[in-house]
Amino acid sequence: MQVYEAQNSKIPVTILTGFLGAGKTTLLNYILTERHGHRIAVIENEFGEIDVDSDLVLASDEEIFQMKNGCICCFVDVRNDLIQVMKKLLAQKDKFDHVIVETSGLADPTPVATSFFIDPEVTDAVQLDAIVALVDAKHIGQHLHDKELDGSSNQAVDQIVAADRVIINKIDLANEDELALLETDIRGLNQTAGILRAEYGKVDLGGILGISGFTPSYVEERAKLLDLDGHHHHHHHSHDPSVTSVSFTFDQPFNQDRLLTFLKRHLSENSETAFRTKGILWMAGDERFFVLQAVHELIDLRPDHPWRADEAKQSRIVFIGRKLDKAALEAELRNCLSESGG
Ligand SMILES: Nc1nc2c(ncn2[C@@H]2O[C@H](COP(=O)(O)OP(=O)(O)OP(=O)(O)O)[C@@H](O)[C@H]2O)c(=O)[nH]1
Repeated sequence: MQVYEAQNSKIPVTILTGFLGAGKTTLLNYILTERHGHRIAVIENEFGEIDVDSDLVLASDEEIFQMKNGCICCFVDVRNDLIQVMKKLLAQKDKFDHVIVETSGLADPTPVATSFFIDPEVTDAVQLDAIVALVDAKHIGQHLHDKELDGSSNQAVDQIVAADRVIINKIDLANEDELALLETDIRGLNQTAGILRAEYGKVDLGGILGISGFTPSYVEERAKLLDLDGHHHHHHHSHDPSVTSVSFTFDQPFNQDRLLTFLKRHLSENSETAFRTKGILWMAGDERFFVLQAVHELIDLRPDHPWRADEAKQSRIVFIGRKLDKAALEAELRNCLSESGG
């Protein structure tokens, strides 16, 4: 594991997940063809389903296409070729400022996220921005309430649990009461993700891209992402009550080495049950806040911007998974605090 030096030139990568038919291709079509002003590279793994022929400008090499609206696109088998394609994209990185990777409908987003932690050339150039899960407002309920899968691995549940943002798509197919109920269900599985609504994938891209530090209000955004004290702090029933989240706030800085050692040990010992861990961290002796993004046992911890003068330094960390022992985690984390203060 490495701690990366702050490099704001790293290209943020969003992983787009969502159950079969949720509207991922529709959203990607919207991104590739509308004039939204962003320059996005889309890695799409379902060639054939997307109708882009009329908008293709067959300008570049075999697999990577430049779109009329400035985006670029390529089609690959994500599982096998993601790293290779990322490298090809990076060779033309002046052409885009964000990458979106679609995972297939039944896939666990985790192995895709994993790719961004393992290849040194890739990890040097890009960083995971967020996992975005798309849900079908009309059909997701039946997957979430799937009795067969209750309590065991349910892909639709796992995707929502892992997400930083959830887009409820197909809102034209549900009424306000149904949407409110669905939001409550989603909130029961994931207390921290921002929830957006969309019709035919039309979302404000600013709401799903660059949420880990590339917006002007990065700290507020992050705080919101991690804030568990707001209105959403309910413990509604969830289909898989074994998946929970616990969060901690510390007003004392961490000792970086001790914290890393603990996280590495804890997440590797609990890689099956620790779905997602994220945080904003105050480290002793460093003016910058650190961002922690972990998916199962894979940890990405890196310094970000300096704390602003007007904000209180503080660490917030959230663990999402099964069999979380809050008291034990708190004791371990307290052990990693710096004695010397900030
Ligand atoms: N009514 C309605 N239909 C939608 C909306 N968004 C997408 N659809 C339709 O839903 C169907 C599935 O959309 P896709 O974009 O192919 O879904 P996907 O997530 O890529 O599906 P998979 O390839 O199976 O993973 C298509 O027929 C879309 O036209 C929406 O907001 N409202």
